[in-house]
Amino acid sequence: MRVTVIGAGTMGAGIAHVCAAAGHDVSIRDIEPNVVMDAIDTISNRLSAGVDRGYITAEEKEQAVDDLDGTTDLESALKGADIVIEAVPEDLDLKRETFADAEGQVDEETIIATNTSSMSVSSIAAALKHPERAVGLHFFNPPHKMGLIEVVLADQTDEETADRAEAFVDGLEKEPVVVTDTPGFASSRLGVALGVEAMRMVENGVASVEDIDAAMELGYNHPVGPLELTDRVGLDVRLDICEYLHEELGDRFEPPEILREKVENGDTGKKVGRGFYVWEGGEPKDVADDEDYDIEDVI
Ligand SMILES: NC(=O)c1ccc[n+]([C@@H]2O[C@H](COP(=O)([O-])OP(=O)(O)OC[C@H]3O[C@@H](n4cnc5c(N)ncnc54)[C@H](O)[C@@H]3O)[C@@H](O)[C@H]2O)c1
Repeated sequence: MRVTVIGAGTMGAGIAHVCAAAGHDVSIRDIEPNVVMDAIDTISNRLSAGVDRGYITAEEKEQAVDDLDGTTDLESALKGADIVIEAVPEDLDLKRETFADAEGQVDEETIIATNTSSMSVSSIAAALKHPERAVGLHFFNPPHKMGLIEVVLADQTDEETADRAEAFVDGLEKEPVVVTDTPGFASSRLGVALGVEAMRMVENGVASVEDIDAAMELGYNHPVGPLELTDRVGLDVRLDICEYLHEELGDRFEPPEILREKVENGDTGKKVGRGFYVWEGGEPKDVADDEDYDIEDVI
């Protein structure tokens, strides 16, 4: 299949990598030439790492690199596309514009997919003349390591598009989870619910940050606890999603005070070295010292 990925940033490069590794003919497009070049380098390096680890053969890697092209030219990127996946920034107008521009250059059967992590796929799809071909394909970061892709059905998505999208995900050797187009889909809604409750527990002095995480890691086999995960995702990113879900789904998603305070203080997690934990060398070293939420003071 020929796959066109629009946007070559964090997710676009990752999506293009996964599609190339699965044997698809991939074109990746960005408005920034240096971003396109970086994405091609990143994909090529990751494919080489895949050869070293025995995930693909050297011949498959060579074939994938040969079948991959990067460009800033939308028309050539979309030529012959069977599926288009947009991964431009999380801005509704930009996504709608990207969908409409893509539709103008592709065949009627081409699927047009969005990688939005929170927005209404139906609203993005409404920019199309044939919105029944639209679907959400929510990849997780980093796409080559994460096994899940949410297939988000817009109100307009027809059965054929849904079936083809699921088959495409199967072909990438990922697990498709089919969800209706509701705020937060399945993954963000559940993940944020857990994170928000963990933060409220810190505020109420139920247990320490480390113990709350340990409860989920050891008691429920989660690979990381909800507070460490919040640090890894970014507290600012979590706050944005929380505010959106609060607006759409009600008070249970109201952002906890501790989250707002930390974001106001610039303690946005791993990327800045401090959130619920203090980070060193990409790993959590200590719990951040928060006087207001010290368990010793509460007990
Ligand atoms: N980062 C994550 O962990 C993550 C996970 C799942 C989904 N998403 C979603 O994926 C999408 C992209 O996120 P990202 O983190 O890759 O962002 P990013 O900022 O890393 O990349 C976006 C890219 O889009 C390019 N771009 C902007 N306008 C464009 C246009 N008109 N045509 C082509 N390219 C254009 C930018 O130059 C940039 O390189 C967002 O919708 C985001 O919500 C992100």
